[in-house]
Amino acid sequence: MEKYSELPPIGDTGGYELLPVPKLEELGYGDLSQEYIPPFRGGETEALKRMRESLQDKEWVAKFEKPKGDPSAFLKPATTVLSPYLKFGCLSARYFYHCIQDVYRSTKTHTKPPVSLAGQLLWRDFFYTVSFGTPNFHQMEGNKICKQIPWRENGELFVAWRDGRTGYPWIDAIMIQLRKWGWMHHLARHSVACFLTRGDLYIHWEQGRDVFERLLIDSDWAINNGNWLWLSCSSFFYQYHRIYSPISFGKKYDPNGDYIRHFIPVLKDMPKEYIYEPWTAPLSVQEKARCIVGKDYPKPVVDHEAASKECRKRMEEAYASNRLGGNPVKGNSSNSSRRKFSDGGQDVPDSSMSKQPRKRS
Ligand SMILES: Cc1cc2nc3c(=O)[nH]c(=O)nc-3n(C[C@H](O)[C@H](O)[C@H](O)COP(=O)(O)OP(=O)(O)OC[C@H]3O[C@@H](n4cnc5c(N)ncnc54)[C@H](O)[C@@H]3O)c2cc1C
Repeated sequence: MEKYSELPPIGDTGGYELLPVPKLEELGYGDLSQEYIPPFRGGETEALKRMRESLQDKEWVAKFEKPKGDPSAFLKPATTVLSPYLKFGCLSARYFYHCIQDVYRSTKTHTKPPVSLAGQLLWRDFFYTVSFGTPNFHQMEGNKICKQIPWRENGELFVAWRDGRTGYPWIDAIMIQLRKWGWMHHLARHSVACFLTRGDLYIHWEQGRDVFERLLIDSDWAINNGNWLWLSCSSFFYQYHRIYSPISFGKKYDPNGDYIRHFIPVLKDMPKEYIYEPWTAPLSVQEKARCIVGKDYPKPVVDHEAASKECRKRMEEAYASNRLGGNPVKGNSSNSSRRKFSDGGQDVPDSSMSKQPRKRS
């Protein structure tokens, strides 16, 4: 608009009744001093402060490689944690991008997209662009870039995943961090998204997407849907044989299980040998740790080895059906115009995945 419309005079409510500002208790909050406060303060001032703090360490910026970050680091996360500020417009993506370029100019070398820090903002714009040009981007049905996969319905398993009660401490700690903070590291998001979909439970990515949309403080329509399409091997990324282990993946970064102990206090005294697989601890060890599996903490909802094997088989069948132009669900999935992506620097290197022979997608 070239001309702004006029605002009504102060106090003119246009005939509407003015209601008082609701009290926090009326919004469902209890005693605030007892509430778990997520580590985010809102606003532009805070966003700029956090951005400057991140960019101050020029060496860190120059060497930033997303797939090498530690997803279990929570006291000092391995990435900028600026996503909530970008999402709410407290920080301009364009300004952030140019500030990164300023740092690059002052360092001799720096990493390059897609793994670099500037590359992360390109991912953001990539998902914005592709979602804008793709009808039904947010769903499987009628979405031409989405593999049609006959995901299964299982309310019980879904709720266990959603509520952080799968019996796999690495997965549960991430889902609890999501509930408490509204933020988790990118590779932590990979772990739980893979577990829910093509890794273990074979449940529809749209269900996981909805949980993230509701609970993420940085919840963003294009980025969230795009990443769920990616992680479920429904689009962009097709190496469904590469499955994150809910046991060894987290252990690689945090052998002592400090991240798990923080977010699942009932496991805080479990010896490190068993922290990722508490069901394997002898009863005497469970008793000493005051955590009996099946009573204080759930037993695993599935056996990872068997479940992931079954998932690979189902994915193979679904891909074969898509290749033949058939559709195991509904409608016609014509994927002929889709470009094939490599892992695009979003994933961790092969060594941390369960090994399976590669299949053509
Ligand atoms: C299943 C799944 C769902 C996700 N849902 C969201 C979401 O709703 N909102 C959201 O902002 N991010 C989402 N992400 C992407 C990514 O995990 C977060 O952007 C990142 O963890 C935010 O932390 P950061 O700000 O410290 O990231 P940094 O690594 O510091 O990156 C800086 C910024 O780049 C952008 N960015 C980074 N990674 C990605 C990516 N993979 N795709 C697109 N943009 C990226 C974000 O705006 C981020 O704030 C999702 C990832 C997965 C696997």
